[in-house]
Amino acid sequence: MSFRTIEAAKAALLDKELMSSMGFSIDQLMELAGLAVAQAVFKEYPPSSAKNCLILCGPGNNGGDGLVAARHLKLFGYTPKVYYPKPTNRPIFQGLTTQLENFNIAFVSDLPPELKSCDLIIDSLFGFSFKPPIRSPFDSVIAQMLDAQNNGKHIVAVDIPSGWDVDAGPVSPEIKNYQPDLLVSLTAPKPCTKLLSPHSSHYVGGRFIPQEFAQKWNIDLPPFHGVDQCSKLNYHMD
Ligand SMILES: NC(=O)C1=CN([C@@H]2O[C@H](COP(=O)(O)OP(=O)(O)OC[C@H]3O[C@@H](n4cnc5c(N)ncnc54)[C@H](O)[C@@H]3O)[C@@H](O)[C@H]2O)[C@H](O)CC1
Ligand SMILES: [K+]
Repeated sequence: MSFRTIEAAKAALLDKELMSSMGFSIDQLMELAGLAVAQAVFKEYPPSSAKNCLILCGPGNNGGDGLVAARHLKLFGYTPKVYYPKPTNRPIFQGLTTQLENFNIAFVSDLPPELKSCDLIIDSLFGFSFKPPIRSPFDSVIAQMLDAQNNGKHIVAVDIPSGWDVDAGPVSPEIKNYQPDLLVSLTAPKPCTKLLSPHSSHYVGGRFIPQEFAQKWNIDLPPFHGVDQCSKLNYHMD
């Protein structure tokens, strides 16, 4: 069976419609996206095997998903830490940051020792608005993250493996060998997922759209079981 993908430009339009005629706010979507990421992490890497999570957060909404996931991971029994080098001052991000401080979740600034001591890395640096090439300081952040993966750490990518072209995949030379261990696509997988390694696990998260909306946008809804916010895919991407 195959599963349909949605191009970067169309994913941005779909997001706009969710936040206009569909009546959602960005806070709601980000909360559900981050919750789905934390659930997928729990399913693949339970806290008994990967208690120390390092969440790398970028400057946009993909980074916001990571901030939300950090809070849920703490509630699920992990010890998350957050690396957030370019915080935005929009109220929603300030609120998410305050929440994490109140949960005693550490914001760290010295990346190398944290990458060494963590069990799991959450790549929440860039999502569907990323445009190559990678600018500083994120070029170095991604290079260090990939070094850590080569040294045995697992990476969970949120929506897009950061640095991948959303439609074309890992085309930039610096990330050409980057394959996340787990990818959580949000709402619908993007075309780059056709280049995901068969060794990577792939979930769809973000259980917030009705079937009629999915049909209108020509996307597939995965089978969400019970109260799950994410669903593991075993399909070819189309
Ligand atoms: N539909 C959903 O399911 C939801 C998705 N969400 C998440 O939102 C991101 C998309 O967020 P957006 O803010 O549009 O963009 P990004 O986070 O991808 O990044 C924008 C950010 O990055 C900077 N930037 C872009 N290119 C580069 C570069 N080459 N080098 C350095 N910096 C770059 C840019 O300036 C911006 O600051 C989506 O993927 C989901 O993860 C929402 O949470 C809602 C629900
Ligand atoms: K990402």
